[in-house]
Amino acid sequence: MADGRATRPVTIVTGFLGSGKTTLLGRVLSEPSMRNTAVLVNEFGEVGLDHHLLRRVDERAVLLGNGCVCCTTREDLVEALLELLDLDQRGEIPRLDRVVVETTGLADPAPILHTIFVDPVLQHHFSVDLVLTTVDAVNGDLHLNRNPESVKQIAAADKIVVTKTDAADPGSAKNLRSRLGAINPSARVIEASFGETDVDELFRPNGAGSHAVPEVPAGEAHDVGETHSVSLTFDGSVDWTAFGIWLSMLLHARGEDVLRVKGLLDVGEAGPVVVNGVQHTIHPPEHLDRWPDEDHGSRIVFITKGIGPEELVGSLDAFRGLLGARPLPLGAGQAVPSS
Ligand SMILES: Nc1nc2c(ncn2[C@@H]2O[C@H](COP(=O)(O)OP(=O)(O)OP(=O)(O)O)[C@@H](O)[C@H]2O)c(=O)[nH]1
Repeated sequence: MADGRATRPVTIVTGFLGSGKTTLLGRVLSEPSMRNTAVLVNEFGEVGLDHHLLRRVDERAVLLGNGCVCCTTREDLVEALLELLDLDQRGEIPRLDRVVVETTGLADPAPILHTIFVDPVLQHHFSVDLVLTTVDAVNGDLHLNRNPESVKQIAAADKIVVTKTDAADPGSAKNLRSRLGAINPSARVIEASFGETDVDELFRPNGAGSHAVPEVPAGEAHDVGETHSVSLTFDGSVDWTAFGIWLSMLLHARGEDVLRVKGLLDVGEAGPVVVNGVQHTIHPPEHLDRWPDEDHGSRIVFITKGIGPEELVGSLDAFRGLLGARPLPLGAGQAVPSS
């Protein structure tokens, strides 16, 4: 709120090479409601986006100190966002409603999130409200089999857009959807052929209001190759500080292997704390005034590479004295206890 305005929402659009990012954006940005959206792209798209504020971003990255790849700061992105901010604040462009960052097909979205969260100026003016990932219904399976970036992009998603459904046979599109659900059970999956989709629905953060409330359905632990996803709850309220320490320790030791952590935590207050992170980068935790639905129990999903569900639950269990509650994996059909 540094300039008296709420932070400007940033939507990151990622997806493997040729999975339909530009086609989707070209279609949805032609909607009048998206008029004041600026688009930052790594390369010029061929679709005419000229009535939008299109900026080219060159890939220039700076690796911080002893940071890993997911903690790379994208200096190009910092510069582009600062420039947009300046134009917006000086009234030289129409009031900026939203920024869309389209990544290259091979990009890992984690450094992009990291860049916006850690930059001392950007963090006051921009907030990432949504990561959208496109997956090609025809080639998605192949991309997931062969490319680790593709799995990271699915893990980072709040919403997954399955594209090219017009060209895929219905059976394989259905299999792909269940594979996506196994990798990231917290993401909402929608379909779009040539970008035809409900724009409001596409850009609406999951859940109620302006909060990106995670959807964490009860489900079994899923293992997809090296990638594991586990949804869990606790048998009571957790101590927020203790959970924060546990999470920091996990991310410090294994941050690169924690592709995603997302959920609502019952910390004994009227509403839950929203936890949302991609690799080492955790969104500033948000304390909600109330629960978004009837279910007032913690629910959190971890998507990891090479950290088995037992290891994760065991580590939380070892911390249960400080946490004040025991972790319970959410098996299929297992009810989430109310607080
Ligand atoms: N049949 C079909 N083709 C599509 C659809 N969406 C995109 N395409 C085609 O797929 C190709 C790649 O689409 P793009 O939108 O350029 O994909 P992209 O993800 O932006 O590609 P890169 O920026 O190169 O990673 C183009 O030839 C599109 O016309 C769709 O829903 N159905």
